[in-house]
Amino acid sequence: MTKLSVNINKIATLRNSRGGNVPDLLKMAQDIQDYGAQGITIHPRPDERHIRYQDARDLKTVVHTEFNIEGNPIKKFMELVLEVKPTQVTLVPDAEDAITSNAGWDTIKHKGFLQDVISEFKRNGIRTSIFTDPDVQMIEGAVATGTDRIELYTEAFASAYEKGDKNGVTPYVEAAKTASAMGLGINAGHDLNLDNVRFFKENIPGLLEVSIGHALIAESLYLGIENVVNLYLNKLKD
Ligand SMILES: CC(=O)[C@@H](O)[C@H](O)COP(=O)(O)O
Ligand SMILES: NCC(=O)COP(=O)(O)O
Repeated sequence: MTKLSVNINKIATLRNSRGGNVPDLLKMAQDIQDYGAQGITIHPRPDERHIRYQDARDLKTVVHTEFNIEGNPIKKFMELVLEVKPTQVTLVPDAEDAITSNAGWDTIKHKGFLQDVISEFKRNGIRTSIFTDPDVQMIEGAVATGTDRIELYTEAFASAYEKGDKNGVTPYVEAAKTASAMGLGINAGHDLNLDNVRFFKENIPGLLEVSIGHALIAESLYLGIENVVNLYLNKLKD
Protein backbone atom coordinates (compact mmCIF):
# COMPACT_ATOMS: atom_id res chain seq x y z
CA MET A 1 0.00 0.00 0.00
CA THR A 2 1.31 3.47 -0.89
CA LYS A 3 0.31 6.06 1.71
CA LEU A 4 -0.65 9.60 0.74
CA SER A 5 1.01 12.23 2.94
CA VAL A 6 -0.38 15.68 2.12
CA ASN A 7 2.19 18.46 2.36
CA ILE A 8 0.33 21.51 3.75
CA ASN A 9 3.08 24.10 3.20
CA LYS A 10 1.04 26.02 0.62
CA ILE A 11 -1.97 26.26 2.90
CA ALA A 12 0.37 28.04 5.31
CA THR A 13 1.57 30.26 2.46
CA LEU A 14 -2.01 31.45 1.87
CA ARG A 15 -2.62 31.89 5.61
CA ASN A 16 0.54 33.98 6.06
CA SER A 17 -0.25 36.22 3.10
CA ARG A 18 -2.88 38.16 5.10
CA GLY A 19 -1.36 37.82 8.57
CA GLY A 20 -4.35 36.16 10.19
CA ASN A 21 -5.49 32.54 10.54
CA VAL A 22 -7.47 32.05 7.34
CA PRO A 23 -7.30 29.31 6.12
CA ASP A 24 -7.01 27.60 9.51
CA LEU A 25 -4.03 25.27 9.07
CA LEU A 26 -4.90 22.99 11.98
CA LYS A 27 -8.51 22.55 10.88
CA MET A 28 -7.41 21.83 7.33
CA ALA A 29 -4.96 19.22 8.60
CA GLN A 30 -7.79 17.61 10.57
CA ASP A 31 -10.13 17.68 7.58
CA ILE A 32 -7.50 16.32 5.15
CA GLN A 33 -7.03 13.33 7.44
CA ASP A 34 -10.80 12.92 7.77
CA TYR A 35 -10.99 12.79 3.94
CA GLY A 36 -8.68 9.75 4.08
CA ALA A 37 -5.09 10.99 3.72
CA GLN A 38 -2.75 8.68 5.64
CA GLY A 39 -0.30 11.43 6.62
CA ILE A 40 0.50 15.11 6.92
CA THR A 41 3.85 16.52 5.79
CA ILE A 42 5.34 19.91 6.64
CA HIS A 43 8.62 21.51 5.66
CA PRO A 44 9.40 24.34 8.10
CA ARG A 45 12.10 26.37 6.36
CA PRO A 46 14.50 28.61 8.35
CA ASP A 47 12.75 31.79 7.15
CA GLU A 48 9.33 30.33 8.09
CA ARG A 49 7.97 31.57 4.74
CA HIS A 50 5.07 29.16 5.09
CA ILE A 51 5.13 26.57 7.90
CA ARG A 52 6.20 28.17 11.17
CA TYR A 53 8.05 26.26 13.88
CA GLN A 54 5.04 26.78 16.15
CA ASP A 55 2.83 25.11 13.52
CA ALA A 56 4.88 21.94 13.98
CA ARG A 57 4.21 22.02 17.72
CA ASP A 58 0.50 22.74 17.27
CA LEU A 59 0.04 20.07 14.60
CA LYS A 60 1.41 17.38 16.94
CA THR A 61 -1.96 17.30 18.74
CA VAL A 62 -3.90 17.29 15.45
CA VAL A 63 -2.08 14.75 13.31
CA HIS A 64 -3.34 11.27 14.25
CA THR A 65 -2.14 9.62 11.04
CA GLU A 66 1.56 9.82 10.10
CA PHE A 67 3.33 13.09 10.82
CA ASN A 68 6.32 13.77 8.55
CA ILE A 69 8.55 16.80 9.14
CA GLU A 70 10.99 17.63 6.34
CA GLY A 71 13.99 19.93 6.43
CA ASN A 72 17.70 20.57 6.47
CA PRO A 73 19.02 19.32 9.84
CA ILE A 74 20.36 22.64 11.06
CA LYS A 75 20.48 23.04 14.86
CA LYS A 76 17.09 24.68 15.32
CA PHE A 77 15.43 22.15 13.01
CA MET A 78 16.91 19.25 14.97
CA GLU A 79 15.77 20.80 18.26
CA LEU A 80 12.24 21.25 16.89
CA VAL A 81 11.97 17.67 15.60
CA LEU A 82 13.35 16.18 18.84
CA GLU A 83 10.79 18.29 20.76
CA VAL A 84 7.81 17.38 18.54
CA LYS A 85 8.82 13.74 17.89
CA PRO A 86 6.84 13.18 14.65
CA THR A 87 6.37 9.75 13.09
CA GLN A 88 9.07 10.49 10.55
CA VAL A 89 11.73 13.09 9.79
CA THR A 90 12.88 13.54 6.20
CA LEU A 91 16.30 15.18 5.83
CA VAL A 92 16.64 17.51 2.85
CA PRO A 93 19.92 19.27 1.88
CA ASP A 94 18.24 22.59 1.10
CA ALA A 95 20.12 25.85 1.04
CA GLU A 96 18.46 28.37 3.40
CA ASP A 97 17.47 30.61 0.46
CA ALA A 98 16.31 27.81 -1.86
CA ILE A 99 12.95 28.62 -3.48
CA THR A 100 12.16 24.92 -3.08
CA SER A 101 13.97 21.64 -2.68
CA ASN A 102 16.23 21.09 -5.67
CA ALA A 103 18.66 18.23 -4.93
CA GLY A 104 19.13 15.04 -3.01
CA TRP A 105 21.92 14.32 -0.53
CA ASP A 106 25.45 13.42 -1.51
CA THR A 107 25.31 10.44 0.84
CA ILE A 108 28.97 9.60 0.27
CA LYS A 109 30.39 13.06 0.94
CA HIS A 110 28.08 13.61 3.95
CA LYS A 111 28.11 10.06 5.32
CA GLY A 112 29.51 10.91 8.76
CA PHE A 113 27.19 13.90 9.27
CA LEU A 114 24.14 11.93 8.23
CA GLN A 115 25.13 8.99 10.44
CA ASP A 116 25.28 11.27 13.47
CA VAL A 117 22.00 13.07 12.73
CA ILE A 118 20.12 9.89 11.84
CA SER A 119 21.30 8.02 14.93
CA GLU A 120 20.11 10.90 17.14
CA PHE A 121 16.62 10.81 15.64
CA LYS A 122 16.45 7.01 15.77
CA ARG A 123 17.52 7.09 19.43
CA ASN A 124 14.42 9.23 19.98
CA GLY A 125 12.09 6.80 18.24
CA ILE A 126 11.67 8.86 15.07
CA ARG A 127 11.69 7.07 11.72
CA THR A 128 14.23 8.59 9.35
CA SER A 129 14.15 9.22 5.60
CA ILE A 130 16.65 11.08 3.45
CA PHE A 131 15.93 12.96 0.24
CA THR A 132 17.89 11.32 -2.57
CA ASP A 133 18.31 11.58 -6.33
CA PRO A 134 17.63 8.37 -8.31
CA ASP A 135 21.35 7.56 -8.38
CA VAL A 136 22.36 4.00 -7.45
CA GLN A 137 25.62 5.18 -5.85
CA MET A 138 23.69 7.63 -3.66
CA ILE A 139 21.25 4.90 -2.68
CA GLU A 140 24.13 2.62 -1.72
CA GLY A 141 25.57 5.53 0.27
CA ALA A 142 22.23 6.00 2.00
CA VAL A 143 22.42 2.49 3.42
CA ALA A 144 25.70 3.36 5.14
CA THR A 145 24.06 6.33 6.89
CA GLY A 146 21.71 4.02 8.81
CA THR A 147 18.54 5.68 7.51
CA ASP A 148 15.30 3.72 7.61
CA ARG A 149 14.05 5.03 4.28
CA ILE A 150 14.93 7.20 1.30
CA GLU A 151 12.64 9.71 -0.37
CA LEU A 152 13.19 9.66 -4.12
CA TYR A 153 13.32 13.24 -5.42
CA THR A 154 10.85 13.06 -8.28
CA GLU A 155 11.23 16.41 -10.02
CA ALA A 156 13.22 14.99 -12.94
CA PHE A 157 10.60 12.27 -13.48
CA ALA A 158 7.75 14.80 -13.34
CA SER A 159 9.47 17.18 -15.74
CA ALA A 160 10.12 14.42 -18.30
CA TYR A 161 6.61 13.01 -17.94
CA GLU A 162 5.12 16.44 -18.57
CA LYS A 163 7.05 16.53 -21.89
CA GLY A 164 5.66 13.10 -22.81
CA ASP A 165 8.88 11.22 -21.97
CA LYS A 166 7.88 8.22 -19.85
CA ASN A 167 11.47 6.97 -19.87
CA GLY A 168 12.17 9.49 -17.13
CA VAL A 169 10.98 6.85 -14.68
CA THR A 170 13.79 4.41 -15.59
CA PRO A 171 16.43 5.76 -13.14
CA TYR A 172 13.82 5.60 -10.38
CA VAL A 173 13.06 1.96 -11.11
CA GLU A 174 16.76 1.10 -10.86
CA ALA A 175 17.18 3.16 -7.69
CA ALA A 176 14.13 1.57 -6.11
CA LYS A 177 15.33 -1.95 -6.93
CA THR A 178 18.68 -1.16 -5.31
CA ALA A 179 17.02 0.38 -2.25
CA SER A 180 14.69 -2.57 -1.73
CA ALA A 181 17.48 -5.10 -2.20
CA MET A 182 19.49 -3.28 0.48
CA GLY A 183 16.60 -3.10 2.96
CA LEU A 184 15.67 0.57 2.61
CA GLY A 185 12.05 1.72 2.66
CA ILE A 186 11.00 3.82 -0.34
CA ASN A 187 9.16 7.13 -0.19
CA ALA A 188 8.90 9.66 -3.04
CA GLY A 189 7.99 13.28 -3.58
CA HIS A 190 8.32 16.63 -5.33
CA ASP A 191 6.18 17.70 -8.30
CA LEU A 192 4.01 14.61 -8.22
CA ASN A 193 0.46 15.35 -9.38
CA LEU A 194 -2.82 13.78 -10.52
CA ASP A 195 -1.46 13.25 -14.03
CA ASN A 196 1.79 11.47 -13.18
CA VAL A 197 1.34 9.77 -9.81
CA ARG A 198 -0.37 6.58 -11.02
CA PHE A 199 2.31 5.89 -13.65
CA PHE A 200 5.03 6.47 -11.06
CA LYS A 201 3.44 4.17 -8.52
CA GLU A 202 2.91 1.41 -11.11
CA ASN A 203 6.62 1.45 -11.90
CA ILE A 204 8.01 1.55 -8.37
CA PRO A 205 7.30 -1.70 -6.51
CA GLY A 206 7.17 -1.33 -2.74
CA LEU A 207 6.53 2.42 -2.77
CA LEU A 208 5.52 3.11 0.84
CA GLU A 209 4.60 6.81 0.79
CA VAL A 210 4.25 9.76 -1.53
CA SER A 211 4.26 13.27 -0.10
CA ILE A 212 2.43 15.71 -2.32
CA GLY A 213 1.71 19.38 -1.74
CA HIS A 214 2.16 22.05 -4.38
CA ALA A 215 0.18 20.40 -7.17
CA LEU A 216 -2.43 18.98 -4.78
CA ILE A 217 -3.25 22.41 -3.38
CA ALA A 218 -3.30 23.96 -6.87
CA GLU A 219 -5.59 21.19 -8.17
CA SER A 220 -7.85 21.76 -5.16
CA LEU A 221 -8.48 25.34 -6.29
CA TYR A 222 -10.40 23.88 -9.24
CA LEU A 223 -11.67 20.55 -7.89
CA GLY A 224 -12.02 21.00 -4.12
CA ILE A 225 -9.62 19.50 -1.60
CA GLU A 226 -11.87 16.64 -0.40
CA ASN A 227 -12.39 15.55 -3.99
CA VAL A 228 -8.67 15.86 -4.81
CA VAL A 229 -7.57 13.85 -1.78
CA ASN A 230 -9.92 11.07 -2.86
CA LEU A 231 -8.71 11.27 -6.46
CA TYR A 232 -5.15 10.72 -5.20
CA LEU A 233 -6.23 7.86 -2.93
CA ASN A 234 -7.86 6.16 -5.91
CA LYS A 235 -4.74 6.69 -8.05
CA LEU A 236 -2.61 5.10 -5.30
CA LYS A 237 -4.71 1.98 -4.84
CA ASP A 238 -2.89 -1.31 -5.50
C1 LIG B 1 11.46 18.02 0.00
C2 LIG B 1 10.35 18.43 -0.86
O1 LIG B 1 10.35 18.20 -2.06
C3 LIG B 1 9.23 19.22 -0.33
O2 LIG B 1 9.29 19.42 1.04
C4 LIG B 1 9.28 20.56 -0.99
O3 LIG B 1 10.53 21.07 -0.74
C5 LIG B 1 8.24 21.47 -0.52
O4 LIG B 1 8.83 22.69 -0.17
P1 LIG B 1 8.09 24.03 -0.63
O5 LIG B 1 6.62 23.83 -0.33
O6 LIG B 1 8.76 25.10 0.19
O7 LIG B 1 8.34 24.14 -2.12
N1 LIG C 1 8.60 15.66 -0.10
C1 LIG C 1 7.80 16.23 -1.15
C2 LIG C 1 6.71 17.05 -0.55
O1 LIG C 1 6.51 17.02 0.64
C3 LIG C 1 5.85 17.86 -1.43
O2 LIG C 1 6.51 18.28 -2.58
P1 LIG C 1 5.58 19.08 -3.65
O3 LIG C 1 4.43 18.17 -3.98
O4 LIG C 1 5.11 20.32 -2.95
O5 LIG C 1 6.48 19.33 -4.84
